[in-house]
Amino acid sequence: MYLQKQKTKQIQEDRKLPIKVSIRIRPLLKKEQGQETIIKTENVKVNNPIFNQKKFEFDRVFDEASLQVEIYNNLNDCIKQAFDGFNGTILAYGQTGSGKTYTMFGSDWESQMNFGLSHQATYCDDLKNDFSFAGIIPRVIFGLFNNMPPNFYIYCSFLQIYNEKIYDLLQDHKLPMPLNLHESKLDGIYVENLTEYAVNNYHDCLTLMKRGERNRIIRQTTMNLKSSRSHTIFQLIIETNKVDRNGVLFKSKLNLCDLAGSEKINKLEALTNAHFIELKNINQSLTTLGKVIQNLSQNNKNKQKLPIPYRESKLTRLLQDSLGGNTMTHIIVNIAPNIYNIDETVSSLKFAQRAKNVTIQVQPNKFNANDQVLVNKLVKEIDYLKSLLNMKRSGLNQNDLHFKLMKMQEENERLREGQLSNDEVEKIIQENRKMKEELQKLQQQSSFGDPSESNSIVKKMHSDEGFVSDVTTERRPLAYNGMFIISNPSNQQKTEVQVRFKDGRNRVQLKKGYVEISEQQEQRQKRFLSEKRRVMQRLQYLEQLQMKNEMTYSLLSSPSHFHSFQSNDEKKSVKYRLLEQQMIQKQ
Ligand SMILES: Nc1ncnc2c1ncn2[C@@H]1O[C@H](COP(=O)(O)OP(=O)(O)OP(=O)(O)O)[C@@H](O)[C@H]1O
Repeated sequence: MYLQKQKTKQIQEDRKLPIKVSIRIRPLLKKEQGQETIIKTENVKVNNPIFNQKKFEFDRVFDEASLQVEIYNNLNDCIKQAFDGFNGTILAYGQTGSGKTYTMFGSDWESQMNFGLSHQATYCDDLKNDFSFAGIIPRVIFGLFNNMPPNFYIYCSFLQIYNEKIYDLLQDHKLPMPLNLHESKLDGIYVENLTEYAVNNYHDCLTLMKRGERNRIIRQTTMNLKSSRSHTIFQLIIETNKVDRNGVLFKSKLNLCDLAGSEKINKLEALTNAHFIELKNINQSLTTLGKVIQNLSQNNKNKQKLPIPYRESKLTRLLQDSLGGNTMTHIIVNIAPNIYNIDETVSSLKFAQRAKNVTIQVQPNKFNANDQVLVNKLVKEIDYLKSLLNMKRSGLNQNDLHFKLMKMQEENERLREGQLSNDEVEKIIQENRKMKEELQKLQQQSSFGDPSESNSIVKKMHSDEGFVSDVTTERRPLAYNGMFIISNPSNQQKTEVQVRFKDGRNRVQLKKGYVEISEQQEQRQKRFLSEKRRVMQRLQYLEQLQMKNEMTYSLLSSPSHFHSFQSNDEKKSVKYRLLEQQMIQKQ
């Protein structure tokens, strides 16, 4: 009877869930006003036989007018589930400038308010307001702390993947140290030496979020004044600190990811080397993400299983659990509504459609308090904390910490030898927490600079690498007569995105004509632009030459002088003699 009950419970806890996919369409930006939009949302499905429509199905579609709070309300179930031990991932995907950072973090608060303590309080108050511009991450933080049951602890970490290297965003950004990925039974795939901060309230957690956000690498591009050049994962770890009646501990992880935007490499656009490398890495990791999703969705349909290339990028390796493992995942695909972005919009919607076919087996993360794996983890954590403390020790009175550390090591030795009571395991967990809190205080004393540092990163990139200016490129979209229609059925359960074309033909019918036309157009455009570019470069070169050495330039370009020179050497010597004379005269 008991066994039967256990079995039913297990079945209830193990759930096979599809990845939830929603679409968010951002409004036209100021600089885009007047441009043609290709996205339309409709409440009723269009069944006009003239339009042969391509349909995409998603869980929800949020139109241009949707509020930040609506996006959050659609996925706040992850909070309750996190306290039940279920992992969750919320991931913003989309082309550059489509609104991922806006969705995850919110609008740029720093320009609206200084992030000083008093303003922070205002911001936190503001979070309760449905019209606040705060994004998903601050709302999840707020929701977690407001709904936290007793005996739970929350830890927070923040990382970025930049050019295929992982960096801790909560460490001193002046000394960036790439971190390595590892895998363990207890934590799955994790980043070694990533700082985990013990957070006691949402104020502290928001402060950490803001710090990390400031350390993120951004760049001004043609599409976005503040384009994120790295993928970021803001991680919240939720743990019970008390063993329940069955000697069980719960632990879950929330990954809140803001991906760097996919961006087409425009051959006609002048890119700095650093920008080019970034673009290559961003696009490569997003391609791998696409491949992972493609194969996972194929595997859901077919018996023959395809290999999943998680290891081909740091992003997919880190998100392995969220995509094919034990995590409830919600993907928000951001799209821009204007015609200029149609190709990227089609490709984002295709990605979203494939993601919709992926299902994941999820179950709560429970651990037996005296499980050897947990004990090993605690031992490992202590080693890590010890090394951190050693680093921070210089100049600081660490006697207390050192003493505690020794005591914990002794206790771990005992754990290794024999089983401990639940009380003893709880005590260790609490000690561990205390150490993390003390470390946090030390970190704060030494690592973080003032808030203006974020600006210095932007400025540094401006001056060092020569930004591409914020001008629109002359690239035209390939399919310029396409239109998307997005319909929201009244029950809000399923939403369809349909692609149709203004002249009534669908994409397949159009394909032949549109490829031919677009190729011709593109070729013509390319020829024109490369000629223009060549002329511009020539002009620029001549201008530089003139500026550098005005006298030489005028001398050499003057036909009367030029023809009188017999040889190159003679040319040079005359040129330098004249220069010398002019210099002396000037002096
Ligand atoms: N829903 C929205 N409402 C109002 N403004 C928005 C919205 N979404 C995005 N924006 C604005 O659009 C611009 C680009 O957005 P954002 O920086 O979030 O794009 P992104 O997808 O993160 O780009 P990248 O990948 O280049 O970092 C910003 O100025 C942002 O404030």
